[in-house]
Amino acid sequence: MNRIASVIVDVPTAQTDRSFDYLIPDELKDNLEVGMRVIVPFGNRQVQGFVIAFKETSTVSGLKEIIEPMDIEPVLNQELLQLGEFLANETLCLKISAYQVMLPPALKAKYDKYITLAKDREIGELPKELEPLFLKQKKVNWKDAEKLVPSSYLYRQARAGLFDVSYEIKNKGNKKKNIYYVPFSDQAQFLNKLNQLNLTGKKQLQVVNIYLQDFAPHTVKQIETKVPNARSSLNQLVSKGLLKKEEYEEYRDPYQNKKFQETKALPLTDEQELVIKPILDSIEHSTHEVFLLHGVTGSGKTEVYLQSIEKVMKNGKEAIVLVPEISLTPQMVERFKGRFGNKVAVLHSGLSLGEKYDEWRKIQRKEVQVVVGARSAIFAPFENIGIIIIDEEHETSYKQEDNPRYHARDVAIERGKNHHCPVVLGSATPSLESFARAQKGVYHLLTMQKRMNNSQLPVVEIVDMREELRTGNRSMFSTALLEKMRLRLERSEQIVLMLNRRGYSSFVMCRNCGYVLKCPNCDISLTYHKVTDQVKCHYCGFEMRTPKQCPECSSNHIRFFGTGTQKVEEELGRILPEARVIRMDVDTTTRKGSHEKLLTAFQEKKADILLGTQMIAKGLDFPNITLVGVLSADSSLHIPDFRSSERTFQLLTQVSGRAGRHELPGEVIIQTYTPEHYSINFAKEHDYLTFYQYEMMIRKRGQYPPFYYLALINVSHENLQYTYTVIEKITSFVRGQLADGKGETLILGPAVSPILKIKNRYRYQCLIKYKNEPNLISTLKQVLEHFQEDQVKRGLHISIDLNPYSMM
Ligand SMILES: Nc1ncnc2c1ncn2[C@@H]1O[C@H](COP(=O)(O)OP(=O)(O)OP(=O)(O)O)[C@@H](O)[C@H]1O
Ligand SMILES: [Zn+2]
Ligand SMILES: [Zn+2]
Repeated sequence: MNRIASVIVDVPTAQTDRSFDYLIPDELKDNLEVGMRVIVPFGNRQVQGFVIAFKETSTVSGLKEIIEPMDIEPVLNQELLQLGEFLANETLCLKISAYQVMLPPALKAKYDKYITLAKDREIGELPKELEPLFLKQKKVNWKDAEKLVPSSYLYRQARAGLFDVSYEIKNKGNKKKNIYYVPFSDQAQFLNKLNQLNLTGKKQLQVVNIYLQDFAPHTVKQIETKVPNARSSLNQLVSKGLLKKEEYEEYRDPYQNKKFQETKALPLTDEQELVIKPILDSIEHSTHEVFLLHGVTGSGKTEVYLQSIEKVMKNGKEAIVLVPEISLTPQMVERFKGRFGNKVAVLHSGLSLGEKYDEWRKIQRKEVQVVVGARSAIFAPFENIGIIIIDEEHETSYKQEDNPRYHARDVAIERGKNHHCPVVLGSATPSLESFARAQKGVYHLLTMQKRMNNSQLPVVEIVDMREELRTGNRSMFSTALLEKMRLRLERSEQIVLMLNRRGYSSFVMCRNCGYVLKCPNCDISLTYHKVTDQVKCHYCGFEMRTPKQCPECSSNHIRFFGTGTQKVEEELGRILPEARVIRMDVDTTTRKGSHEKLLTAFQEKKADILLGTQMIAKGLDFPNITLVGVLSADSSLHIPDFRSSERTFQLLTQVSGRAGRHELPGEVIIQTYTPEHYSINFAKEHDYLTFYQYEMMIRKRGQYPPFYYLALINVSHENLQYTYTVIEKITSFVRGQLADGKGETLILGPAVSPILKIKNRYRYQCLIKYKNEPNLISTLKQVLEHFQEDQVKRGLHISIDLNPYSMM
């Protein structure tokens, strides 16, 4: 008989990063399973914990008892519990954070448990004490029921199926609500009413125009991006009965009421046949293998994924598909839902806590066989995985920048091993790390070089913007781009314009003294926001009205610099007034479903130009796009990061890939101030292989990945002197422990972080480059343990990032 449970408690410190033993009270004996969460006494507190094992005896005496379980069934299965150990080891995180990251956030929030009588069960089956409660209401709060019957009875009956248990997030107040101005009735009636009203106010007409273009609820804020100070006009339209004011929750499932067009497997092309064969073999024989599917944009990778999954489902197994958050576009979701219908769960950051939890439950209950989601979907609690697919595998968003600092690719491969199934990494521009592994034969390389329907990769032209300036063109559009845009407008074809905003912000500078507005808490310039006329810090959230005078020299020549999408939109309005523009950036896509609306409108040719940031570079598959313009190719080249060339190449290749995917041929114009840069030139030639070779040479010379592994130690504290003392100690300790100078390990530091101060904390770092360093993990653990007390008592912060993707 199991008497004792080993529990990982939610007390996140290095000393408590092990399991503690607890006695299982008699009434819980049948209700407890490994993988459930429990409440246990810890010191003089009560804390949450995860049961990771049962045992009969313990070496510790005077054990305390578990207070109560939190779950009716395990939230983590055996494999995930093991995966937690893997994460803790590989990313140097605490076990408790490894377990927490695998669960839907709703389970971490405060919630109430409710019980309802299961279908087909009757009130008569309940003990007399509970009857009155259930007669009064269908859904009974667990706490109320517990006052009347022992909780062990509730757990037992819930597990036996008498009750269904549901969770409701407690502080509903967290759910954002917003006032929306909703158009009256349907479109026809709206028009009718509009005709009757005979509006004259100019602003009101402008507002109405927005509704005519996008017949949907809007917030004041959204309206005011187009019509400034529109609130009173909106309210007048309400009083005239054309609009209604309604309060909505920010979150609503955009796919809820959507019907998805059913699709059938397409006959594969020769190339697709060739690449899918080894994947299907691996599925059939349940062998673990990692495939790198390198297929040019528009070569039909997604169809290969879909048909692989089909096979997996036929075998009664499950599939995980990861896509980058920003390409979790409706188009992508539609392709999976269209093929597999309600067998698909979708997980992305736009869902509310409750919605995410619902999707997660579908997975747990085996109601779905496929999950499509962003990074954290890799932890989907499937138990019989037949394939794991990572689309756009080069995307750095697969690396979590917070604790635990895991990379979804590593987790995918680990789970692939556990489930004896293939892992498919797909990309038109694989990461250097993955391609190097494929070259070595660690991954199985599969290549698709042709686009569908024999359509050609677009012709790319590089325009030197310095030359434009010399010839007197000061506009943000080169002559060539403008000419080609005009042509598209004449032919009613569509244009995608991308503003590369990575590592770039529209800062505010004094033209008199050169002073740049900086955040008082962080060592970073403030970003200008036109709509609100404010400047904001993207690191700490500081914001203020844009000053009218320079804080330094009091001159009023204070101006903002840089080209935001809004500014481009304005300029488009001036030079191509007839063009209809859809702008997509963080400002226009914050509202739930707005992404979808904008893209659908573009797809339905309600606009000629789609203007946006990186978020438009991926996944779009629209036949009518024949021109792609990149307004500033180089802004991502100047970030202090050894991956900046790789990222620029990837971005340019991806966005070029949006043009000419179907019958109409495509063209691309790349505007740049550094036309000689190799990443721009190889992107022009669509030449991944040569780019790869060239970049590998540079990485080798600079001793960077994939030739070396990296570990980045970052230390921060409010006191500069103390921060420096700590990083100095750490650096010299690490030097002493690791094979610095003798082997191939290099230790760089102490050095100031690229951003010296964030949120009033100074930051220093030490970078370790190594090839083979058996002592690394134990050394780093010692560092964390040594400074454990300083972290708790003095507010010191040490973060260790193995294989960092952000060098900040
Ligand atoms: N076997 C096929 N027969 C006909 N059409 C196909 C076939 N496979 C894919 N397609 C179509 O070709 C187009 C491009 O395919 P898909 O979007 O899957 O390419 P991709 O490689 O994923 O592109 P990207 O990496 O640029 O997103 C799509 O419209 C898709 O429906
Ligand atoms: Zn000044
Ligand atoms: Zn700040």
